[in-house]
Amino acid sequence: MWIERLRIERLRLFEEVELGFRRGLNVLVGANGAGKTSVLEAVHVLANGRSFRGNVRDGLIRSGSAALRIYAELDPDDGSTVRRIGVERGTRDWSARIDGSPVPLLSDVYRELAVVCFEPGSHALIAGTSEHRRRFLDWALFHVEHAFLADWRGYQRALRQRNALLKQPAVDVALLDAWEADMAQAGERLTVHRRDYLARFEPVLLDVARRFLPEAGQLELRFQQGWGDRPLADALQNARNRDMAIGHTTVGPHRADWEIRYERLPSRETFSRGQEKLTVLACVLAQAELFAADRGSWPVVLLDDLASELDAGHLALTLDRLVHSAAQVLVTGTAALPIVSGAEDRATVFHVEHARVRRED
Ligand SMILES: Nc1ncnc2c1ncn2[C@@H]1O[C@H](COP(=O)(O)OP(=O)(O)OP(=O)(O)O)[C@@H](O)[C@H]1O
Repeated sequence: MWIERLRIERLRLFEEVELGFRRGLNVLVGANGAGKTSVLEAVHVLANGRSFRGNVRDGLIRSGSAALRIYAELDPDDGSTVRRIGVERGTRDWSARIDGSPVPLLSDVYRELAVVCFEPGSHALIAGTSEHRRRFLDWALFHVEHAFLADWRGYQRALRQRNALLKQPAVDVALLDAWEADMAQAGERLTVHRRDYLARFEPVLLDVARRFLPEAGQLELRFQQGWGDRPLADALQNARNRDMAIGHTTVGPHRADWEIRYERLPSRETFSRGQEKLTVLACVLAQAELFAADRGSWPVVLLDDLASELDAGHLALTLDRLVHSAAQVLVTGTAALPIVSGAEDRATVFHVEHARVRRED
């Protein structure tokens, strides 16, 4: 899929701006603070309901405005007609539209637009909490496995109920049994999806990482499901006394994690900052490639401030790989990028200046 047109209203410094993107590489160039990252944030919000720099409370809405709106026209790349999607954040809530009609669930809009993103904060995928790594996995499953969202929601709901019960002075055991049964069912299913995805992801990542970090040697992914080896129902029951004492659930898929081990870098503490970034970039590119193989069309690839994150060799490697794929890429930088020779016709440059955007034709 790719974005033909994007309209941003009252997001960060933008009052109103419209961009006509093209397939291939879209390079947004401008000075610091000009608004380049804000364009990528708008796309990220439309695809996920949150920016990679935080949510509405983190200054997403333009100062002095009460609401923001983002609208896009998408080419699904499967021969079907252009889809029009939009989200709006009023004073309190989000609302969403597809092809002009309101939709009850924001996730209906998120399904239309798949976006992967590499930006200066992305190193959290390696160095940050396990939540980042779960989100990475669950993004793919949300887009590829239709049953996943229902299991994920079912599990979260039962987990919330169990946590609320655990905080009560006299726990209702029959209710606890019931919510644990729901957690166990949905939790086991979503864990199978996560494990299967990682097994399919590993060889794709291996191929990308071999090019980006040849010095690190062979790579291996390890998954921890969030509880021991026994069935989840048993693990929950065994943990009851401890969980009642501390007032929340200590075992289950909400504690799942995964990690990358390299043959010559024994633990993530031995990664340099650069190796950390390259590993994350390899994950993002591999995820995009696997998505394309699964869905038959690429997600939109967002790359924020790529030139300041990578050395010249890795920058060229990344752009080369993407320019020769069918992905639409939106990349920002303070200076023009060294576009892969022979691929100039697949690159469009946008100049971002004081909240205005001008396309170079
Ligand atoms: N809520 C807001 N209301 C108005 N302006 C805002 C708001 N939040 C951020 N800004 C301004 O928007 C701009 C943010 O720009 P953005 O981060 O997109 O710039 P950039 O071109 O990516 O810059 P850099 O190269 O420095 O990363 C800054 O000028 C900032 O001061």
